[in-house]
Amino acid sequence: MHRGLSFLSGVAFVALIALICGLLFNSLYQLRALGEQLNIVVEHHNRKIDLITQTQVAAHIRADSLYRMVLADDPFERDPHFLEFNRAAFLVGQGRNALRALGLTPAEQRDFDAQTQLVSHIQAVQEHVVDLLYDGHRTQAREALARDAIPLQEAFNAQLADMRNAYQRANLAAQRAAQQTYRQAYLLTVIFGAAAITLALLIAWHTIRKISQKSRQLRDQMAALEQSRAALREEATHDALTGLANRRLFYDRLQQAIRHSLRYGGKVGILYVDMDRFKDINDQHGHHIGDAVLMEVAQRLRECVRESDSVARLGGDEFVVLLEGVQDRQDCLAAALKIEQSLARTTRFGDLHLEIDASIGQALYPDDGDDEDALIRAADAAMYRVKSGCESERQCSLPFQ
Ligand SMILES: Nc1nc2c(ncn2[C@@H]2O[C@H](COP(=O)(O)OP(=O)(O)OP(=O)(O)O)[C@@H](O)[C@H]2O)c(=O)[nH]1
Repeated sequence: MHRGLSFLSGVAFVALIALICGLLFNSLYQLRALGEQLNIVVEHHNRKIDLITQTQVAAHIRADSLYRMVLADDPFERDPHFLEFNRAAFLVGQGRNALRALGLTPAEQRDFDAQTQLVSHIQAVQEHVVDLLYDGHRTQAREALARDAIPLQEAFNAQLADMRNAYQRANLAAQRAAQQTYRQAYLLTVIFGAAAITLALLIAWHTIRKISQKSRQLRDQMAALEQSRAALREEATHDALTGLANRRLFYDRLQQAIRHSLRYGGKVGILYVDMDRFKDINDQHGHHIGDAVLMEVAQRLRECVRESDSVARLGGDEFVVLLEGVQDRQDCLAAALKIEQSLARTTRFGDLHLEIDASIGQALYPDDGDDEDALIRAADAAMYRVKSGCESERQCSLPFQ
């Protein structure tokens, strides 16, 4: 569940980053497209400027041809100029038509219409000059040229120059504004994009840190729980002072040993060890020395038996030993003897020298009982017989062999 959530969060985070990157790239792409569109508009303006220039040149050629016609003395000399005059008129018309075809704003359209009137007027004046020439009124033609045609032509030229300058200025202003907008938008997109990605990464880092902190805490808590569970298990099954198995665990093990013996044969031996005059040790040397003696006895009992055997403390100064896989009482007696000898060793606690004695009673499964309680009772009874007179369990039990 937790892993599933982490996976989902990871996928959501990657999707978020991808989304931010997508938005970022889309903005940059749109900006680039905007720049390209602006270039197209500028090119459009440049095309208009070219057409205006073309019209201006054609108008100039037409005016020049007329001028040359007026200056020519021989009427035949006028013909090539007349041809040029007409061709230029065609070019002026063509240029203006192309300009209109590119599309005009309402303001441009108004200027264009005013210019159309001026062009008609110029054409009428120029044709009047030509008529005067071909009618042989050269002087009047010159006067009409100087008085009417040339000023009108200059006005036309000025108008075209104004148009061209206006387009150039508009181009320049648009380019500057676009460049500034582009730079600002680009900068803001990059800054916001980088900020969004950084923020997302920070959030992810913070979340991952929190999750790992929580999981570490959880692991620690689990470990502590497991430790306290183990301590509780230990407490429930072992004696706190000596660390030996307690009565409950001993009964459990005895039961297991009896079952094993039932199934596979063999016998189970029990030694009941009760210390002699232990109360005196407590009374004379204090409870702490009594505790130390109990721990020492536990240690020696452990050393006397095999790994597979069990030693337990039933309470007070009473211990039991479970001997598995024994053949007969002789094996139990051998173990009891070993324990007696081990306990008989002088025990030292600093300057204190103590003699430890114990009475040991034994019982054998199945000979002395067929369950745990019967066996413990039998061993306890045997121990009491020893304590109350026999020198040792060996002597007491010998008659039963
Ligand atoms: N120091 C210490 N003493 C304990 C502990 N448990 C029981 N005792 C003492 O062990 C003594 C046992 O006394 P008894 O049952 O009379 O045994 P005993 O003095 O050995 O007498 P006999 O068995 O007849 O020789 C009592 O004084 C208990 O208070 C313990 O954990 N530590």
